[in-house]
Amino acid sequence: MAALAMSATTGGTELTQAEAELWCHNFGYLKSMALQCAIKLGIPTAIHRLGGAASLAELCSTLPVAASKRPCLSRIMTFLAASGIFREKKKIIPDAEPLYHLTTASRLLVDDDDSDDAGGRRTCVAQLLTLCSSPSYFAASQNLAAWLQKEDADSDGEAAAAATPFAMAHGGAGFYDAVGRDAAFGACFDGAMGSDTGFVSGIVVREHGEVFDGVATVVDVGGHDGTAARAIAKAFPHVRCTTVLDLPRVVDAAMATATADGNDDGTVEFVAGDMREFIPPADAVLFK
Ligand SMILES: C[S@@+](CC[C@H](N)C(=O)[O-])C[C@H]1O[C@@H](n2cnc3c(N)ncnc32)[C@H](O)[C@@H]1O
Repeated sequence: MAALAMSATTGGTELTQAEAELWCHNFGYLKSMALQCAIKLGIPTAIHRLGGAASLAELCSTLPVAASKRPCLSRIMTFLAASGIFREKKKIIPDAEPLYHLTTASRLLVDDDDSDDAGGRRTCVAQLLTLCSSPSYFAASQNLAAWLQKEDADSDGEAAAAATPFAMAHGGAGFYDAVGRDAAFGACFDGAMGSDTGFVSGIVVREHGEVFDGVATVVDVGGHDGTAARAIAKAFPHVRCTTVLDLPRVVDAAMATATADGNDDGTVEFVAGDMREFIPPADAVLFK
């Protein structure tokens, strides 16, 4: 009855506007997919190499887009410009092609040797976005409704498989089990963490150093390969002991990589363990 009452009193303009809103929400994932497409094609890097702004013709000449699909690229670029990823600037000359400029957001997707910030720090976070728009993530989100309907305490032996939406989509494997078991997914995850942490650590030590005032020891819980801990140790020599706690698989790999890269200078100590059981004592605990 309530729905009927609304239809009777709500005007057609409001109803069609409401339906349009639903369409926008329903197709919201296409924003994410267009962004993924831009990263996969290397569009931000191409624009950067073309001087920070490029026309469609210039992009077509450098991007790996099939000749028959080139007209479609303009739709993706228009969509990405409307989403704020690129800035579309019309030329004053009539009928001239617009130029697509990098924005602050798309500058963070440029993957080039000279795209680091003034201090030489990596600013490309494309790998993080690649992980978060990967089929593994999307498959998990398809299970939200089914997961909410499933009791945790099911006695049919399926409780573990339904522990999280991710596990439901991945044969019962927890997120970090999948990271450890699936080499491609693990590499994608490691790259994502490395890119985001390299980027964020630079900003934290540069602009928020006051949080380390009076702090002599830090433990980075779930500190992965020690990128954040090393950045803290390097920026704040008064932080004597920087400890990274992570799962054994991660710690083994991080220590092996540190040794191979010559980064094993003793500034960071790795501890293998489960944060739910033990966290090494320190003045400050970092969770990122
Ligand atoms: C989202 S990642 C963040 C990594 C790192 N802090 C960063 O920002 O790049 C979470 C980290 O926590 C670790 N982790 C997950 N469960 C853990 C547990 N029970 N005990 C310790 N570390 C854990 C993972 O291996 C992973 O390195």
